[in-house]
Amino acid sequence: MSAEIVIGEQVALPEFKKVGVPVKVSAPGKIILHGEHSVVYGRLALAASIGLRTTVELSEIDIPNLFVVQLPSVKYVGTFDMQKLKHHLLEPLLPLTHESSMYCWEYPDFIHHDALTDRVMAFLDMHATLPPQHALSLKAAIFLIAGILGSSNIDIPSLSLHSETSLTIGAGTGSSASFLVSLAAALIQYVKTKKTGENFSKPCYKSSNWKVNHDYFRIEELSMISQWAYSAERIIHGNPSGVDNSVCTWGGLVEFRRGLAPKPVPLSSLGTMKCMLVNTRVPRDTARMVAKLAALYKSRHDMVNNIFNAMEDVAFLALKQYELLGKNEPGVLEATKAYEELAELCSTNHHLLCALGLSHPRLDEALLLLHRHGLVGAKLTGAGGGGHAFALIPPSYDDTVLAEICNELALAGFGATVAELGGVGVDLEQ
Ligand SMILES: Nc1ncnc2c1ncn2[C@@H]1O[C@H](COP(=O)(O)OP(=O)(O)OP(=O)(O)O)[C@@H](O)[C@H]1O
Ligand SMILES: C[C@@](O)(CCO)CC(=O)[O-]
Repeated sequence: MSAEIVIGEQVALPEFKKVGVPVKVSAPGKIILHGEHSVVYGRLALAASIGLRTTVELSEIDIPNLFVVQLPSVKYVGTFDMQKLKHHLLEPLLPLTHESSMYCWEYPDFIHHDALTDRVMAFLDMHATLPPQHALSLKAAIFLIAGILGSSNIDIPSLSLHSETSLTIGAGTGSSASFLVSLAAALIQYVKTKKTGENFSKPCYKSSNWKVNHDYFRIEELSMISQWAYSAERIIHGNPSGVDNSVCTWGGLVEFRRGLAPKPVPLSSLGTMKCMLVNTRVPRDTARMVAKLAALYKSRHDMVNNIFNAMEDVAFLALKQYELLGKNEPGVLEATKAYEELAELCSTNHHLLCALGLSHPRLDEALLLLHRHGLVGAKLTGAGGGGHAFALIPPSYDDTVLAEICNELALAGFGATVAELGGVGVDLEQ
């Protein structure tokens, strides 16, 4: 039924040609400035998009009855039988928590998440046994395909899905959210470009006939994209707070509290904010780190809760400094003071995360190296246990010293990138 072809084996894809104009979408990765983990428990988080992106291209292809999936970032290439995909996932009524007449694809929350995930897994189980990372990526991707295309009334021809990223996978910079946001956006854009009448929905669902614009995503669409990506993130992360999919969708600097709409924070009026991103190259798994902390939260509830409260204070104090940098067109002295304050808050935040057992010797080593060069405000970012650390780079910081730090980090076996903060969120590519 399907051929799973892992790159490196001598098995080629059937030769296919793209038909028509592909849909191409990209979304940024993110760093959590403050509030990782505590945000899962309802505390404030601040996060920003970074200038490293994931692209998804969805094209119609000329070979009948085929769905080609190419995810080179996770070394997966495979094909599926489109008729079977339709029969098992796109044509049946979606499992819903509400009457079908109340559902349309604007309400991904109305989908019975576990039931659709089970259906997707049963479909994938019919195929070759997949290694865990491929299974995770495909489960989440096919969940979105089943949900979004399965809600719509368009005819689906043979398709190719291709995605690549400049982010490191599984390292705290939001690779999964960036992938799923771009995919949800590409699927939504595809349905928009294919719709024939006024209504997008299958006849059994509530009609969905909002105004279509093909050139950009409207605010309502961005909300939908973020919600769909959140549903798929649940497959990868278990209990995500929603901060990653929000930042990857909206871009910029975002103030986030679980269950509430993300609030944009104006970025510094002093020019692009930059950070030094350090990759420890120590792999870790966000779902496992979140589960580890959940166990500690249960066994040492008051202690962990107090640390979360301290993290919320840190995030709140940092927000004041970002607001000052963003709104007041501060003078040089005021801005220098704000950066010093932010550096101190990053360092405090890192030590609070250390107290929860979320650091790693390599993260601490990277922080020491940055400290020696005057980048004193650094912290781990994301789930911890490895992955990335970052340090904000003050505007006055010397570029030649930055280059020296990058060299020194590389010599010590770290990855080093100077990343811009706060670029655009999910967007159509020309
Ligand atoms: N670009 C991608 N293409 C396909 N699958 C991806 C991609 N990025 C991430 N994934 C899937 O997500 C999993 C990584 O999830 P994980 O949450 O640990 O990493 P992350 O998103 O980089 O980290 P964080 O959520 O802490 O920022 C991978 O094992 C893979 O299955
Ligand atoms: C660790 C965590 O706070 C950040 C993952 O990028 C988990 C989440 O917010 O879902």
